[in-house]
Amino acid sequence: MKNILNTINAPKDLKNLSIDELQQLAHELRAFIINIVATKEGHLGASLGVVELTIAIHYIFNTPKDKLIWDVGHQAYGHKILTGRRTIFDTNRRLNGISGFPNIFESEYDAFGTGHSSTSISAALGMAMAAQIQGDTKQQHIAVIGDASIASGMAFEALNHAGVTNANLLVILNDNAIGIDPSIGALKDYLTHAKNGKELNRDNIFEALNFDYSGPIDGHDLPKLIHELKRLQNVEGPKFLHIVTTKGKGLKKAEEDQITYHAPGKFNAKTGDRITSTNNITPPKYQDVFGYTIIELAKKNPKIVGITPAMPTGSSLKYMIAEMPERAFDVGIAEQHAVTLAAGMAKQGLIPFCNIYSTFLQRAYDQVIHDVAIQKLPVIFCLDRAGLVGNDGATHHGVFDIAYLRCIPNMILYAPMNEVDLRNIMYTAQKGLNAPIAIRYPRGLSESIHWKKPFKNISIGKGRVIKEGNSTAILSIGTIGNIVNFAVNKFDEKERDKVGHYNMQFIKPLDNKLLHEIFSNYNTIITYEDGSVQGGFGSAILEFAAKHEYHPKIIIKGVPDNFIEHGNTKELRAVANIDEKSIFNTILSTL
Ligand SMILES: Cc1ncc(C[n+]2csc(CCOP(=O)(O)OP(=O)(O)O)c2C)c(N)n1
Ligand SMILES: CC(=O)[C@@H](O)[C@H](O)COP(=O)(O)O
Ligand SMILES: [Mg+2]
Repeated sequence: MKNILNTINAPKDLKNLSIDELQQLAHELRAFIINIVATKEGHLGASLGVVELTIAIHYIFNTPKDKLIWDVGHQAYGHKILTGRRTIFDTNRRLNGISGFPNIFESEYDAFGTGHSSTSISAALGMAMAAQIQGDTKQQHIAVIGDASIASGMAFEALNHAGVTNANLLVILNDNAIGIDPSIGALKDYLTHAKNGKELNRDNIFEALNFDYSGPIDGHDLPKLIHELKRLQNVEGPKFLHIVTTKGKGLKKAEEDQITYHAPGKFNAKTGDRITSTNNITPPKYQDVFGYTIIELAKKNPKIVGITPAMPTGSSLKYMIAEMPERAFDVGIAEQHAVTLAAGMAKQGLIPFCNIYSTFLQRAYDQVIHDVAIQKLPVIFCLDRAGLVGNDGATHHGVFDIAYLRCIPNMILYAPMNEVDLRNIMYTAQKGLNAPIAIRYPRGLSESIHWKKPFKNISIGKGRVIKEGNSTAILSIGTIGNIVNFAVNKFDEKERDKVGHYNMQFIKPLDNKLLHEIFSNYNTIITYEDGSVQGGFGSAILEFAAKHEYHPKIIIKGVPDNFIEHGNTKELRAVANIDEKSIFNTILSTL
């Protein structure tokens, strides 16, 4: 049989295919995605689930003139492959390759960049309103959004607004009943009822919001999808199509274990079996150190509760949710709510650990200031995935938290250098700090297998002397201190003696006493952080120097003032000049 996928270089190549040929294309597209993701890694389940939808949209609509926005964008692999990126799809998420998410700089078919969830309806509505204002009545605007993402505040805000416009907007709800972890909440219950044909008992929420609602229909039934999209193309105003799909469709293992196969790493393309490391003696991931430690602490301290906005697996709060379901909560994709929920709990005397990926806390900035910090509520923020996260790229790097948190009064900001520090600061924080604290730690493995040591108290605002020197002092924050150590140890003894290294631990409050000692004894200071150099830890050190009128040579190293794209973390550190080799060379240039 002739391969059809290889003949599709743009959506126009779909237009003359028969339904049977489109069905064959769906089969080939699925196999293509599976084969590449099996070796190159990436988000699998979501893209497999929307293969038919992707084909149907590009078959019916006139992209890129019609605007198609994929919410989160992790399900857009099929879209990328059908819109001219088939031959480079094997570079997906790799350094200098294509992005794992839609990106307006990559293709005109990517109408809007995504990565964080629940933005698609607002952006599509904005485009639809722009088209109206510009006198274009023909242009279509389509937002494809998942059942977990539509439950987020932003999506509700957009639906609420869209319903009182006559904008040419089509919202397609891709309902597979799961996010990364199972979807939660009353809306999920409603959708389940609707799918079971029980919606007549309840008013239709989307019709109540003035949308022309249709569905639920089987999102794997290509002829049905095509028929419905064709009809909707001629309906004016806001429209809502509810489709039901299976995440991981077409790969048995991915359908059976949808959480793992959201992004499974390498796997056997034929059997679906994951290819995992046989080395059993790796250190635990930082997320697991958090996940195990909170249970240990919660067993002794009944006031402790845990909160995650939709990332129980990614944060490892899932262990506590399983063991103490009445004290650990997945609140859905709702970072703003998670923060204010934690504030409410803290106000009433509980000790909430609110675990949010650094990049996703950006969405709840006002809540951190207005609901937590102003009221000095002792919420313990655990910011996972701080620093460069790797292949997810610019939308997901956690590189702004130091800059955006350290300017907030009352906030304590701490970065552990290793897993033992992380445990000890969690222990210290739950004993009561009378102020909010943010603890930032990176994605991936911690430093040592010897993580489970007896708890020790950490003195707030105290830095750590790693080694003394007499000429160049390195001030590091967080786990990048370990890379600095490797770089320093590469020098021969005579040069090494000149170099001091201080892991400052707290960005706020700074260890002023230690800083006065350092600034009095060294002629060069180099700061290292895995966050933005603009307004970050290095900036705090510059402010200290200015305030106290110290004038050594100061070099600030961190993530530069541009968005770092995707690649593995090692490669990206080199791009940012904060890898071991760059650190060595920078130190050398000062000696
Ligand atoms: C603001 C924000 N919070 C959390 C995430 C992490 N995240 C990525 S995909 C996802 C689940 C999305 O589920 P759904 O919308 O149902 O899409 P599906 O994966 O089922 O296609 C989550 C929580 C994110 N991308 N953005
Ligand atoms: C698409 C998305 O936002 C998540 O799937 C994210 O990629 C998870 O990142 P981790 O792999 O670091 O948990
Ligand atoms: Mg879903």
